Amino acid sequence: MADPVAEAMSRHPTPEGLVYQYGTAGFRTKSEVLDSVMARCGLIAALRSRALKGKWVGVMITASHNPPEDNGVKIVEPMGNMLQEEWEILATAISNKQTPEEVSQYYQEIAEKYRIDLSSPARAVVARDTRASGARLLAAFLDGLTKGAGAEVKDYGFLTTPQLHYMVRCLNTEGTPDAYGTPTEKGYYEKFGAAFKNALRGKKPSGSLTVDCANGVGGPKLAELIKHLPPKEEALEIFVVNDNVIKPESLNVECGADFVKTNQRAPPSSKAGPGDRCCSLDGDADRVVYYFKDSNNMFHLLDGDRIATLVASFLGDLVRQSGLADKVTIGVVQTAYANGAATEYVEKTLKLKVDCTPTGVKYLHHAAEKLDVGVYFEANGHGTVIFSPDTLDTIAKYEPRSPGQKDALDVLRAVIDLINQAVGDALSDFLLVEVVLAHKSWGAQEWLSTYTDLPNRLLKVIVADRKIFQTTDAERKLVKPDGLQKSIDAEVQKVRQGRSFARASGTEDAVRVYAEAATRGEADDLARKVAELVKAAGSA
Ligand SMILES: CC(=O)N[C@H]1[C@@H](OP(=O)(O)O)O[C@H](CO)[C@@H](O)[C@@H]1O
Ligand SMILES: [Mg+2]
Repeated sequence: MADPVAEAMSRHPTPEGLVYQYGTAGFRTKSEVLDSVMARCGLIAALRSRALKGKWVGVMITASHNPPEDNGVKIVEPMGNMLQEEWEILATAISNKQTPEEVSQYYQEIAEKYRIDLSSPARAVVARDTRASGARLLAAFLDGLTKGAGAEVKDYGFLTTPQLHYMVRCLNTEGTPDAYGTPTEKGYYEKFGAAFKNALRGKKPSGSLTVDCANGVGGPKLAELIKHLPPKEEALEIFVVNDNVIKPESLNVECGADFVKTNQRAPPSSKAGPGDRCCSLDGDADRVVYYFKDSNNMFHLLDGDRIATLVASFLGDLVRQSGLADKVTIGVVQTAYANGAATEYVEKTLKLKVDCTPTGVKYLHHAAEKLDVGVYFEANGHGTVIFSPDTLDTIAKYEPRSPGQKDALDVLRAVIDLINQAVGDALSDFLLVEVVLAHKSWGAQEWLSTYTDLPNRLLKVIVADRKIFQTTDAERKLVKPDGLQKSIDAEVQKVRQGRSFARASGTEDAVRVYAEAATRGEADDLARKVAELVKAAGSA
């Protein structure tokens, strides 16, 4: 009898000598070696959906901030979360099977292990960013999903990563009390456009905002979103730049959130004047960082830590003003890469609890889920705010006792709608920042002056085998190689306000070294010394 799985797989043979891994951001590598992985992800998506009784799972074809020639794929759980770790392992294993028959056999084994009925319905939603390789990889994915595994598919064409997460959550909650929204692009723009207007409540952000779209999918999607925002005379004037998707080879090149964060400077193409608020998205629009030049032409970055502190302080104000302070607590979740000054500001000035997790959005999201209101951002600008079901219920039912309380409560409710709770969303995040600035009557300079970042340096060290670098305490301390942490501690002691750590990257073949200290010179020195220690330990 014909085996449709093996047949589909035979059309997408495995390249020889490559080992694939479903990492922090799914599979991600050079696009020309991804066809077999895509077809197998079709099988995994179908199996995952069947294991979840036919719920929609999401599949996003993107390599985010990576260079244009890369691509990748991520699988999304029904509520818009990242794929469960157990299934990441299955996805890795099936992608490394060699022959079509081996893949087919493994597909059967997964079905048996999870008692999956392979004739039951399976559903997947798929979308892609604007990379040139996207169409070819989509075809390979669909072949595995529909012809191989017999699943149903909804193909949304081009979407930002957060829009795809939104669709998945909407489709799975449609017609329930938790309905998240209408699962269409128009539904997305209407929901966030209306929430922006409601959250502003007539306040107008000062000046304009220039949005650098990294020449990625965020450009055309932002253009659509703008049509659903209040007119610029009433609300915000937005200038869209780096929105050229006709030339996919310009994606993330000298522009975008990763360029700005890594180089700590504006894209060379930027024409913004002193004081002009700017922000940059990454290639799939799930990250955003802000920046501006001051009157001395000095560049200032307002990164994910800044967004987290701004939003946490605003939510704190709203909760207090609406009389909910004894019912709702707010917490902030960061990684070790958060600037020490940001952590101190949250703890000492905002008086909120800070949790630290390992790098990777899924860890932050999990930690935030344990809080009433969890504000989580990576320093690179990826993050969001999530509200627990009980907290949403409390806020929905709460009866304000004064007009002042009612005003604050109305804004709080609109802000909840403005935040994409499925995943960090650059478009929703920047609208949220603008709302907060408008309510506080702040520009970028006032926002910057809340605290002063400690000078910091991030370095990459290439070693023979990065797996020997093992960490504990949310990656802030090394347990292996023996003795290395002690040497790092000794260097940290030599500078003022020093902090440094080293960890193996989850997305690149390198060890990352982070250091911060009271002055630029001390931070650079510390980073260089720790990098030397890591290099020596890595070649020992
Ligand atoms: C220092 C840094 O920015 N690390 C990034 C990077 O992870 P690494 O494991 O450090 O390579 O890529 C991740 C996925 O995009 C992102 O979540 C994370 O913040
Ligand atoms: Mg991204």
